Amino acid sequence: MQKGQVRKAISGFYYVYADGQTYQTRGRGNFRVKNMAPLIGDFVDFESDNLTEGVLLDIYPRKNELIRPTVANVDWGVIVMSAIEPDFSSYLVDRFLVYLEAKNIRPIIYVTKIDLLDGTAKEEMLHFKTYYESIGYTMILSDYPESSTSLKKLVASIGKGMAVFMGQSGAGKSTLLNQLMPELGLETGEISTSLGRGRHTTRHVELHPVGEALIADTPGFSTIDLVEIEAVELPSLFPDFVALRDQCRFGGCMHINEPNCRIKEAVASGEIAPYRYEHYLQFHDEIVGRKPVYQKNKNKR
Ligand SMILES: Nc1nc2c(ncn2[C@@H]2O[C@H](COP(=O)(O)OP(=O)(O)OP(=O)(O)O)[C@@H](O)[C@H]2O)c(=O)[nH]1
Ligand SMILES: [Zn+2]
Repeated sequence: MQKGQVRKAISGFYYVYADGQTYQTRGRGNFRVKNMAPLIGDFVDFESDNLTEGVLLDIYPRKNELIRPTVANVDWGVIVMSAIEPDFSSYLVDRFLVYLEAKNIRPIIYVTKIDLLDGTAKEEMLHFKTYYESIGYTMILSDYPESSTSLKKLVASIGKGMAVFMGQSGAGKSTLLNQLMPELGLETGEISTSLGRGRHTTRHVELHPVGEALIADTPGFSTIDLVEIEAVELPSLFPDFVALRDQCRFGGCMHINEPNCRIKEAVASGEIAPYRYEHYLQFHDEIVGRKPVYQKNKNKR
């Protein structure tokens, strides 16, 4: 028996990578009974006498799971955000950050189209970079079209981990994946939304090695919902809040209506960026407002 990782799946075959080799395997029949479909990214036990007739025996517990692309055990989520066309949105960045934090996926923010900015707008981008890095995130500004520095930094940040790229339509996800893996030849540019959607759903996700990193070749969803996040868990998904929350008067402070809240003080003094707190309140309202719907669905299952 060997341990490996599923990196590709095509028509019932799972391609398992182990010790520098790729083994073609089939799932054992009882997977279906146990309701365990292997996912790309799964660590598995398998048995094989040769490279083409292996059998998957068991799936290891997953660290996390994404639906689009459908992958398990994601270490890094690369949030691809354009500086312009479409405009940079710290709201969207924060939404992706919260989503990734909740999934136990470490974020990297990669900003494209810096080459299209004037000096003032570039300054503004540097302010965002300074703030996000001060709270522990890596934010990389692309030096497109060469991109040599930013790509190197991105691959180095991913290290030996597995990364999935996500971001809104037109952000430059496919362009970036093509730069990292020229053999992919993903379509880029202004395409209609329906075409774009079709293209993404018909593709089979595959994990590609790039240097020491492993990269999913299919970009993730462009919008995300916060349905799986509970309101009480939200404050812990903002590292800038986590750093100070012990100084709030009340344990379990939601930083909204409580007196002597260190977070609200820090927002007032500018120690925490006010836009972060604004987004926190917006996400909180959204989650609280949606909760009955979520519970209803939960009971149906
Ligand atoms: N000037 C400039 N153009 C860029 C940059 N990155 C991407 N683009 C262009 O932006 C457009 C959109 O890029 P795509 O890579 O197709 O964007 P996407 O995120 O894959 O978009 P969807 O497929 O709709 O999700 C293309 O015309 C790219 O050539 C950049 O850093 N600078
Ligand atoms: Zn508080």
